[in-house]
Amino acid sequence: MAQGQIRKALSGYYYVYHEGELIQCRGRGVFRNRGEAPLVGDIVDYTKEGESDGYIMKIYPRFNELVRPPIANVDQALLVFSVKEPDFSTLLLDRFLVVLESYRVKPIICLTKMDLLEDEELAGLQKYIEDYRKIGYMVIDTFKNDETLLKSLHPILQGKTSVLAGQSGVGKSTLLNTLIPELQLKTNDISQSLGRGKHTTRHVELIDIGNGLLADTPGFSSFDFDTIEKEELTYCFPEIASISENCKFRGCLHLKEPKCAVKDAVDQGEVTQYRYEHYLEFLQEISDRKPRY
Ligand SMILES: Nc1nc2c(ncn2[C@@H]2O[C@H](COP(=O)(O)OP(=O)(O)OP(=O)(O)O)[C@@H](O)[C@H]2O)c(=O)[nH]1
Ligand SMILES: [Zn+2]
Repeated sequence: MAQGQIRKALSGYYYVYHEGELIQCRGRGVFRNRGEAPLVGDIVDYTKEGESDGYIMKIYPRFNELVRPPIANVDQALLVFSVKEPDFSTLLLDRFLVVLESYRVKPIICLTKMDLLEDEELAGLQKYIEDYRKIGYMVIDTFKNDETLLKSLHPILQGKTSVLAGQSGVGKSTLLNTLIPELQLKTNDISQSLGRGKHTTRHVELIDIGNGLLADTPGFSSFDFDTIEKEELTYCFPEIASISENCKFRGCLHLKEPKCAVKDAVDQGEVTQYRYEHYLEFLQEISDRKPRY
């Protein structure tokens, strides 16, 4: 028995990486009976049968588990966000950040299309960049044909399992192509001229990009708060989470409760008004959600 990591799933086989080789494995029937399915990213025990075949015997507990793309044990997401076309929006950015936080995936904000900004627009954006950096988020920016991008991303991807996230048209495929040139994903310009959809169904794979692993399929492009509970939302806003320790009431939702440290922090400008408003908006959305049975 040896331990390895599933790097690819294809046609009922799992490709387990161990010391430089990929072993083509099948899951044991017992997983199916338990309703467990191995996922790309899983750390597993396997036994070898023959030269390069084997069986997965055990799946180790997961740190997290994404649905789209279906990958386990993801450290971080490059949250691709364009500053124009589609336009920058803190509401949408916060929405993505909250979903990533709820999955315990560390967001790295990657602003694209900086080349499309006029000088005065850039000055306006700079304030937001500072706000998010102050919260503790890493913010990097890039533009068309940015030749320094790989170099700046290198230390960020080092030793981590990463995915790309972001809404349609922000430049995810463009970025993936830069990071994994062999992929040759069709970007929007090409697919539109061909007049057909570009994301053909493909199996997700973790690609070894030299210093880390990167999912070859972007995720989180359609999202909601389906799995987030009201009490959890505080912890999806890091600056609100740390301040909330000083709220008088445990489980304070920072609405109308007395002696709420978060509301005080908003009044004093330590938490930005817009982040707090987004928090309230998301809280309302969760409250309005129909109960699931
Ligand atoms: N000016 C400029 N255009 C960019 C930049 N990055 C990407 N684009 C363009 O933006 C368009 C959308 O890029 P894609 O990479 O296809 O975006 P995507 O996020 O993969 O889109 P979906 O596949 O729909 O989710 C393409 O026309 C790209 O050439 C950039 O930094 N600057
Ligand atoms: Zn509070």
